[in-house]
Amino acid sequence: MRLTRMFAVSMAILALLVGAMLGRILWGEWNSYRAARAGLHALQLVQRGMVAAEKLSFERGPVNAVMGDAVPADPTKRARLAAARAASDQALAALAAALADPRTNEDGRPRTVTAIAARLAAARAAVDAVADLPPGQRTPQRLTAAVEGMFALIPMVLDDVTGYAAAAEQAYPNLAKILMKARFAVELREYAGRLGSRLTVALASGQPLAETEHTQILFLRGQIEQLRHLIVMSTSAIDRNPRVLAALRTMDEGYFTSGLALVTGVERDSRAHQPYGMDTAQFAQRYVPFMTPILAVRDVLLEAALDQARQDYETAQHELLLACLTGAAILLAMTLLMIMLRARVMVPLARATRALVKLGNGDFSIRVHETRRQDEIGDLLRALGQLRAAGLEKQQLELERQRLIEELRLRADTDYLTGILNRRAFTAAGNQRLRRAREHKLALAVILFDVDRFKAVNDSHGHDAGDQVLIRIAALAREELRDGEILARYGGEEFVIMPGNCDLQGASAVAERMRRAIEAAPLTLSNGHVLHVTASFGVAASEGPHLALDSLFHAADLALYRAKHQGRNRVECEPA
Ligand SMILES: Nc1nc2c(ncn2[C@@H]2O[C@H](COP(=O)(O)OP(=O)(O)OP(=O)(O)O)[C@@H](O)[C@H]2O)c(=O)[nH]1
Repeated sequence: MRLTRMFAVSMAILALLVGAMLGRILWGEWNSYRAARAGLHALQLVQRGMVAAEKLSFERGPVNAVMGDAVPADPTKRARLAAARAASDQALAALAAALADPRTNEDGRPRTVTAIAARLAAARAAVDAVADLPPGQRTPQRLTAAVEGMFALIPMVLDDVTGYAAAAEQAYPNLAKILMKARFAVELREYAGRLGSRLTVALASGQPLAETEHTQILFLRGQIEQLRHLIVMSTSAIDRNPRVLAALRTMDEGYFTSGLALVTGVERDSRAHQPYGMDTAQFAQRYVPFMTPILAVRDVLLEAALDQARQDYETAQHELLLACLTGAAILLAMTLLMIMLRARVMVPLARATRALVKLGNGDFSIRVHETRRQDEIGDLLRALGQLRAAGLEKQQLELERQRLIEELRLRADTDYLTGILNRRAFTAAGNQRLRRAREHKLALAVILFDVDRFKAVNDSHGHDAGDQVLIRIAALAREELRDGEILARYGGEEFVIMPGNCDLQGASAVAERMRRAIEAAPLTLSNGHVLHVTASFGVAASEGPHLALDSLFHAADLALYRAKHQGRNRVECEPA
């Protein structure tokens, strides 16, 4: 896999892993946040449920007052009952509104407000029916049935409260004990109310309490004491909260001292068959205010729980926000890191690799930019530049070497004086021609020519003049050469020509052409003298399997000798 691809794949995998990890963290934080939010709402439901229970419980006081009065009842008592009923309705409506909020009912908690409202309407109808009867017809059974109807509502509401409390505790387990105590306070208020209600019939009729009622009162007192103990018992830090301690003190002083003393007084009068000295309404008027501190305890506890829940909710909110911001920061940092790594490492590395491959193939056309980077990539690019410079230098040296070799080769093949081929080069070229001629069964010819009376030139004009003559003859002969003809200095003042494949006649014609050219070109020496130089030519040609350079040269030499001998400046032929 190519490095760039591997980088892309690695980065994608890393991004995926980090994304998954962040997603998981965010999902966890989101769920904590949602649970805290739902828990907070559940706690608000607990509060509203408890308030509803309290109002329904409170409604029983005015109910008892109206049922214990004449027909029609005292308007004040009726007004108090109407106000209590309105307060209950308002509390139930508030609970129903909170339940209708989808955020508070995510897990499908029971919606029994409608059922409670129906039962409440029935209980109120029963109360009104009894209140409309003449006092004589209000039998203890009827009165008890009407009161029981009102009693039955409280467990229904408290059952729901238990459900909301369980949901709240799920989100805030540390609030379980506080909620439990608040619930005990509600129950305590309820039992306190029931205790008062147990006296209603006796107070209304002016009759002593029956023994069963005494027993029930004793039982209720036991439950009330038990609940007090559970509330007062120190179970968590909240119990040391000064507000809670103050509320408990007020409850003890109010209900458990004065409130219960009032009940004890009625019981005592009942046993002594003494008049009670108050009717139901008067008792309720004195007794009910003593129960208020119980609800104050509930409210203080609930307020503490709500404070704690709000704090937890805000913490969860902050945690979620922090997780989102951290996640975004991590993703941003990763993206920037990837971009930087790609731009600063991968791209230069890929370019450097391509450049190196080109350098390795001898291509120095690459461009290496100057860099000031002080890291490994910078070192790599600088090394690449040096490599390219060294490669270029080596290439130039190689070219120079080739040029020198070629020059040496040329020098080795060239006659130093005339610049035409020397004898060695001619022999090599001649042998090549010979092989081809043998191969293709062609004729091969050699023309030897020698400057006439050259010694006299040397003697008369000096050796330099002789050299000038040789240079001039070589130049003339070269000018006269045609395609396929080879010219060389054979030695001293002797030259040799090998025409293209031709027979003796063709070679003789070439020789004659050269001879005329030399004869026709007078030579002006550097000292001003004009010389007329001639040359004698010996031509030899042959073909067939016995063709050999030696025999050709030998024959040409003989012909040349004959040309010299027969007067010079002439061409003589000799078959080889
Ligand atoms: N200047 C000069 N002279 C050379 C060179 N090579 C040979 N010679 C001279 O060429 C002369 C050749 O003379 P000979 O062999 O007697 O021939 P010739 O004088 O040309 O007479 P024929 O060939 O019979 O016409 C000698 O004097 C050599 O010294 C050379 O490179 N330069």
